[in-house]
Amino acid sequence: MKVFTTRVIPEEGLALLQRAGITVTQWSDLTEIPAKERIAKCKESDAMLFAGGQKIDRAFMEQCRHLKVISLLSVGYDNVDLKAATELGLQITNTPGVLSNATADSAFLLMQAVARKAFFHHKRILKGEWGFSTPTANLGVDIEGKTLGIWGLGNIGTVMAKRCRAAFGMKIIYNNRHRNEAAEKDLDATFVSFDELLQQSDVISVHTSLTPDTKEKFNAAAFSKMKPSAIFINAARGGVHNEKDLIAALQTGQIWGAGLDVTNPEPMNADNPLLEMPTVAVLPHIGSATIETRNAMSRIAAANVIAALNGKPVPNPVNHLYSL
Ligand SMILES: NC(=O)C1=CN([C@@H]2O[C@H](COP(=O)(O)OP(=O)(O)OC[C@H]3O[C@@H](n4cnc5c(N)ncnc54)[C@H](O)[C@@H]3O)[C@@H](O)[C@H]2O)C=CC1
Ligand SMILES: O=C(O)C(=O)CO
Repeated sequence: MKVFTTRVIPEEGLALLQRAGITVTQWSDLTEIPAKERIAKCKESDAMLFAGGQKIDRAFMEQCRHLKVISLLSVGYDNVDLKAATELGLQITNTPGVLSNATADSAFLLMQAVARKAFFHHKRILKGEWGFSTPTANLGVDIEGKTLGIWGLGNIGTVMAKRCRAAFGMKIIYNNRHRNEAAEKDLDATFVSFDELLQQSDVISVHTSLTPDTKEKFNAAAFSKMKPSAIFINAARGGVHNEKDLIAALQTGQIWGAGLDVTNPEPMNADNPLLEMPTVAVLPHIGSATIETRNAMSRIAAANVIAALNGKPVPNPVNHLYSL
């Protein structure tokens, strides 16, 4: 049995695969595997393990129908045409749950970095511009007691809400596809409409998946309904906000600041105006990038491969989610 991984995966997942008697071939180059090569590798393999957001479209899957599973080393599956996969009988799996803490922590970090203009001050120091501090210089804003609006109160959104409530006593409001009664009880969270979320939040943190419904939902119309003091955080997918509209909203003072772990496109160009704004903090999509979390993700991705290659039900199928 052979599996091909599109990136070098963490040791723990690799060891699980090897102990299960599976031959593992990895793409060790730091550039993305070219499409032609990817098809060639697929043809030699029984399963593939995908890391990174490379598109997995119908044309590719039509040539790889023999695969027992395409195991994603991610919770997000917006890069996969799930409808085509299901029609072609290809099983797709992901790695939910284990990355919720790390990813919420990156949103939490960004919220504070924006509130205190931390990345901006760091850049000033690097340029030798420490400057002369006065009582009215270098001011950020407090987070304590403010209202956090979570868009997408699933696994990661719930951890972000917990962190913010415990650390800063924030009031939690949320909008989600379905009401989350456990969170309403545990976090005293209030379900609101999308427009109410925009109007009432001091900080909005996006944790939805990227779907046709959520694509560019944060656009000029949405930003215009937010408070001029609001902070926008996106640690989900860059496609959920419209970048030009976000830049305009910040430049015209429609909102106060933004923290992004995800951008559209990725990587962000180094000359992007967002990178020069004092109340903006950008990270290069490192939400789940801790040693412990990436090892845990690799164990789950490996377990999905091992189950599929042994003809057992996979622990984390996502095919059934394509209609959502
Ligand atoms: N920055 C990073 O490194 C990472 C980003 N992510 C992103 O975060 C997303 C969320 O991950 P999880 O919390 O594990 O997923 P989840 O499935 O537990 O939560 C997603 C939530 O979004 C809600 N949602 C979906 N469409 C909606 C809509 N139109 N309106 C309102 N709510 C909607 C769902 O009901 C669900 O509660 C992933 O899909 C992925 O794209 C995930 C991990 C790491
Ligand atoms: O899991 C995901 O969806 C990511 O974006 C990276 O961990």
